[in-house]
Amino acid sequence: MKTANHPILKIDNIYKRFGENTILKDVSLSIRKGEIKVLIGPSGAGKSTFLQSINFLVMPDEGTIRLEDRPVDPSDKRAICAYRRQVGMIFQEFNLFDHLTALGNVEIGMVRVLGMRKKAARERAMAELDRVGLKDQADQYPAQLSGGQKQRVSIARALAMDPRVMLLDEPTSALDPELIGEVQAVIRDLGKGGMTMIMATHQIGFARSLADEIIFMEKGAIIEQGPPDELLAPGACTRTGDFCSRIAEIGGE
Ligand SMILES: Nc1ncnc2c1ncn2[C@@H]1O[C@H](COP(=O)(O)OP(=O)(O)OP(=O)(O)O)[C@@H](O)[C@H]1O
Repeated sequence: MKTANHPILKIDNIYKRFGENTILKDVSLSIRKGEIKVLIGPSGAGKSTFLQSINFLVMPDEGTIRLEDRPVDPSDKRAICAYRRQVGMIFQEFNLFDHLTALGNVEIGMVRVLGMRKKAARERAMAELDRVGLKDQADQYPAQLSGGQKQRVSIARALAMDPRVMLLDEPTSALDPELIGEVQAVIRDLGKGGMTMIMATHQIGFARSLADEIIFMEKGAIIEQGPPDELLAPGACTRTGDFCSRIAEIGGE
């Protein structure tokens, strides 16, 4: 029988090469329901490539990914589609349809992918827009929304598919500084509501306050992982602590 401690998603020994370059080297991670794991590390460490591999947007060369103990076959397109419905992804650049309103962007996946009736999809889409504080902007097109609002629409769109896990790839890095807080607040609320999340970010303060576990990546490998209070404890002498204090010195969080 499965216990609450059983990983919902288990990623083992992922390798990814682009030409001569090995970008991911034997990367493994497992996450339990309701856990939040945050990937940090220098630019080019492979955080985005890892998240994209978890969603098969980049096909791993080696390794296995299991959702609830079931291995996902990367060559089975239907299996990948079914898997992606359960493992939602939020991108840095929002990826909204410009010709659809906020409401249209949120409901389209439910109608086209889940086969929901339009009325039910619309009700659910409104509920998700409300959850991210955008009920009043439902009829606005992306061009009429701020970056923070666009990212919140993309979060509502992902939530509408009822994912079991959410992958967030630097969700605030395309935003002006004054808009970062509103998106962070939505992500915090998701965490409080029990959403299982793996997020890459350069916002160290946010990572520290949100993560159950920080995963520090460098040169395509996981170098350290653990609870933020352990990895970043004063005097802990970790590579993660060293990286975070250098970011603080140059004026980051
Ligand atoms: N499609 C690709 N073809 C070739 N090289 C790639 C490709 N995608 C990523 N890379 C390389 O893989 C390495 C890791 O990139 P990745 O974007 O995963 O790093 P990252 O840790 O997310 O960096 P950042 O924090 O700057 O977003 C980089 O050297 C990048 O140039």
